[in-house]
Amino acid sequence: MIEFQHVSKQYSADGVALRDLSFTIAKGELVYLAGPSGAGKSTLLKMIAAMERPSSGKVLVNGQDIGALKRAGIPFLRRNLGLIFQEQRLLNDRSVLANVMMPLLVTGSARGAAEQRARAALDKVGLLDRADAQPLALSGGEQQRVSIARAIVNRPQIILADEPTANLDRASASKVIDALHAFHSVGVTCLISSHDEQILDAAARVIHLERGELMKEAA
Ligand SMILES: Nc1ncnc2c1ncn2[C@@H]1O[C@H](COP(=O)(O)OP(=O)(O)OP(=O)(O)O)[C@@H](O)[C@H]1O
Repeated sequence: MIEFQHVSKQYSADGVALRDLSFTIAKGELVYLAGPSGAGKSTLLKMIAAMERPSSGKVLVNGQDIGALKRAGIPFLRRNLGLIFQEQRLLNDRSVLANVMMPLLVTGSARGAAEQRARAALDKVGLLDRADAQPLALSGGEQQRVSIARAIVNRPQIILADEPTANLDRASASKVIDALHAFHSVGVTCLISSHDEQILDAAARVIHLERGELMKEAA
């Protein structure tokens, strides 16, 4: 469960990114985050991953106060999170398979087991046949699906995706969204930011931000 309790974030004297946000996302829920550029969507997602801390208020993940987390606790939090952020690009000098194996190898998995899990993750996003390719040989949408495979290979409880369909054509965007929805359907909580009206129109729940404020949710 993700809970924001009166969360504000101020980057500088005149740089308020989030204002007094309160909402709850239940375990297993799929929620979209909408709002114009600069509305605070990335900031909100980063707070759940302890990449930014609230200036005031609390962010709770499974009851744990993320803003109060000590540095040593952050890797444990992140192990439960699948992050699909612009900052975390694929490594272009390694194969698709090596990129997806990486989170497992850094947490101490044996190479054989990591490869098996990485192949299974690539299969889930429909890219097993591209395992040996270099990321740059793939389309933008395929690269984004590799990022999803890498994000879920550790079997996180929560996926956070920041504009995963930005710069993709309609067909590629649909495949990316389908891949995310497949993880939701097996119980993973998903929070996905998007500008895409077509995706948002089809969403069961949308949290809408405007200049850092929560707009009333549509029923
Ligand atoms: N590290 C930072 N330092 C200072 N100001 C920041 C920082 N990150 C974001 N901001 C400011 O906070 C506000 C919200 O930014 P944020 O990136 O969260 O919005 P966003 O809705 O994700 O926008 P976009 O869709 O363009 O990514 C903006 O005014 C932005 O300039």
